[in-house]
Amino acid sequence: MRIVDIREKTVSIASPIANAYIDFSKMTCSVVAVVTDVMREGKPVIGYGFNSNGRYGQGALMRERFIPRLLEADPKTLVDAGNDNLDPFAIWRTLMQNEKPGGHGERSVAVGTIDMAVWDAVAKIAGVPLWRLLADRYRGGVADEKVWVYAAGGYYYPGKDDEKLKDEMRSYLDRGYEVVKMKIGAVPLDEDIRRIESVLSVVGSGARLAVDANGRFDLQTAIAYAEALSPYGLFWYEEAGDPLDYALQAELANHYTGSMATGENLFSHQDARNLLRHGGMRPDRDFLQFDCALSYGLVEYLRTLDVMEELGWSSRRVVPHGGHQMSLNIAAGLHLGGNESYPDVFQPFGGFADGIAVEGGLVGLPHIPGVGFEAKSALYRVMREVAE
Ligand SMILES: O=C([O-])CC(=O)C(=O)O
Ligand SMILES: [Mg+2]
Repeated sequence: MRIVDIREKTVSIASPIANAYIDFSKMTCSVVAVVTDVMREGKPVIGYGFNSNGRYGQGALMRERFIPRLLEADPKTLVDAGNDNLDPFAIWRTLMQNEKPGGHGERSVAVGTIDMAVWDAVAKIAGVPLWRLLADRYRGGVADEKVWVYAAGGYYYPGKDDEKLKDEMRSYLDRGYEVVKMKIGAVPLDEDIRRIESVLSVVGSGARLAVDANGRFDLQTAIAYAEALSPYGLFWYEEAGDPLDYALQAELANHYTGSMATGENLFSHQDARNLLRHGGMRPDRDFLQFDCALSYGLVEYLRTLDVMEELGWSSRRVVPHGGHQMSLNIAAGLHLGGNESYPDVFQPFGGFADGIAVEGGLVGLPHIPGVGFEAKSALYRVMREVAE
């Protein structure tokens, strides 16, 4: 059993939307296909992966370092003999050969994307959905049948007035979501409060609205927003300050008793550990948003979940960033609290399987081998082009 080829392609996910920190006018992502010599139903098993929005495609790193390392390795060293499958942990060690610790930047995205494709292949070789494989290997066989998801959007873009924002949020409720998320921080506080009140007039209660500042604020601004947001009782207040400014996050907890969320821009278990040690995050109400596709993949995510447990955090406090099916599988198989969803933006990479509707804020997963990409036809079309 061996990996015979790894193909990658950078694709555009450009759109006119913006958060408080970046616009997405030039956003790209990498799509990866890991081709194996294992045959299922007369065809070679191919695992697919992609990196989620926010970081760009990582083709150069993959081509220069990570793909050659895997293809040059002795195939026998990448096999999990006990399970008669590929070994994602051995593959991860091979990918990370001669990489120094620390400085988790773009390489964590490159490795996370390949790792997603490896787990897709592993579950396909095993002939089961990835969520089932994860539950069987790590949670005594118990998987969540459905996963709580919230609709992320509410971006800034040219010509978008409060009426359009309200229409967007109404359409998420119509599609079965119960909690929505909008961007804040790109306009003055009083304008954001006006936008928030518009959305509240549609969703009805602060408990159904999360807001995301994308790391824009200094401490003073983060506190000013905290004070202004407090009366609304929001679902969460996300990434107020710089993702690595743990002191800011810790101080903010003295000014905001509601739930806060952060972690989408922390790319390793060591960074996650620093947040939990030094960021003043509260395990009884706050949320963690680590995204496997940006942070060295599921092999590293298992370490991050271990760190959380050591530091007294339930896995149910994790609701990953990225709105992709890989995190949905991890959420169902490893008992996370839920997953982000992008019903409209970042298509075809956002959203879940065709024909499985969100009901009461919950979504089911397809019962097909692998991550389930084949059940999302617009996405699978892009993936197949990479493999062919
Ligand atoms: O706008 C973005 O970069 C995406 C983001 O923060 C989120 O989905 O939480
Ligand atoms: Mg965010």
